[in-house]
Amino acid sequence: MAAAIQLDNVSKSFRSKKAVDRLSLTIEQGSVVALLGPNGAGKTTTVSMILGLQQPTEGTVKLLGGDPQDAGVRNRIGAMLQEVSVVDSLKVAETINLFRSYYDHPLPLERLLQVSNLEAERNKLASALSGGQQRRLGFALALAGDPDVLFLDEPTVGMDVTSRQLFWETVRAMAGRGRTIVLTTHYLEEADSVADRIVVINNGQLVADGTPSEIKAGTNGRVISFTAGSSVTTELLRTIPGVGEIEWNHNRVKLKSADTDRLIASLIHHGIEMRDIEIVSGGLEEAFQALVNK
Ligand SMILES: Nc1ncnc2c1ncn2[C@@H]1O[C@H](COP(=O)(O)OP(=O)(O)OP(=O)(O)O)[C@@H](O)[C@H]1O
Repeated sequence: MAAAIQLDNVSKSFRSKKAVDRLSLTIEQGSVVALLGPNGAGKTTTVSMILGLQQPTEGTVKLLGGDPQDAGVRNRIGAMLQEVSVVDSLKVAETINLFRSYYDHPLPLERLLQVSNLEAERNKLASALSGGQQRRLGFALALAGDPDVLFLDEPTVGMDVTSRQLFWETVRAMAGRGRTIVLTTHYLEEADSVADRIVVINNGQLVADGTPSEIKAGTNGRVISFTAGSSVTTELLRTIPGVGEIEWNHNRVKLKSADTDRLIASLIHHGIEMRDIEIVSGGLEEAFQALVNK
C-alpha cells in the first residue's frame, strides 16, 4: 500500500527565508497526524506543498503515490483551510451541492449537513452564517468528495464545545474507515486526544515525531510523587540511583524521571517510606515548549 503522503528532503525558500528546511516525512493511510509548531514554523507552507498549491524549491512531494497537481489525485483530497470563501447569493445547501458537483463520488447532502451540524441552517445564506458555523460549512465542503486524505488547518477555531465534539468524532470515524487526516492546531489538548501521531516542526525543520505519549515521555519524562515518611530527607533521596530533581511541597515529594518504573523499584529497594504514590506524565504543552525552545 502506497503511503498517503511522502515528503523527501523538501525545502521551500522565499528569497533569503527558508520556510521549510529539508523535511522528510511519510504518512501512512488511515492515520490522524497533527502538525504542530509555533507561529512561522512552516506548517502552512508544508501543507500548501502537499496540496500542490506551492512548489518545493528542492525535494519531492508525493500525494497518494502521485503528483499533488494531478487531477486524479486532487479528486481524492479534501481541505479545510482557514478562510472559507462562499458565494454570497447561495444558501448553505446550495453551496454544499455546488462542491458536491465537482467530485465523481460525492457524499450525500444530508450526510454532509448532519456531520457539520448545519441541518437547521440549510436554507440560510452561507454569507450570513456565524464564524463557527462558517468553519463547519468549511468542513462540509472539505468532505463533499468523500476524500481519502483530508487536511484541516486550525479547524476548530471559533467552534463551540458541542460542535468540536461532533467534529472530532467525525474525524476519528473517518480515520477508522481508512481515511488519512492531517491537521494543524494550536490547541495541544486536541492534538493529544485525537492524533495517532504528532509531528513537531520548528524553523522549517522536523524536531519531533511520535505518538502523543512518546512525545510527552521523550521530553519531560514522568513524575513520581508521594507523601514521604518522617525518615525521608533530601540527602537520603540523593543517595538513590535515578533520582534527579527533587521538589518538596510540605511532606509530599515530586521526582522527575525518564524511567519511572525503574525509579519506583529503586525507591522501594532502598526502603523509602512512601504513601499515596502517584505517577503522572507531563503534559503535551510542556513537551511542546521544551521542543520548540531548545
Ligand atoms: N509567500 C511568502 N513570502 C515570504 N515569506 C513567506 C511566505 N509564506 C511564508 N513565509 C514565511 O515562511 C515562514 C513559515 O511560514 P508558515 O506560514 O508556513 O508558518 P506556520 O507554521 O503556518 O505559522 P502559523 O502558525 O503562524 O500559521 C514564516 O517566516 C513566513 O513569514
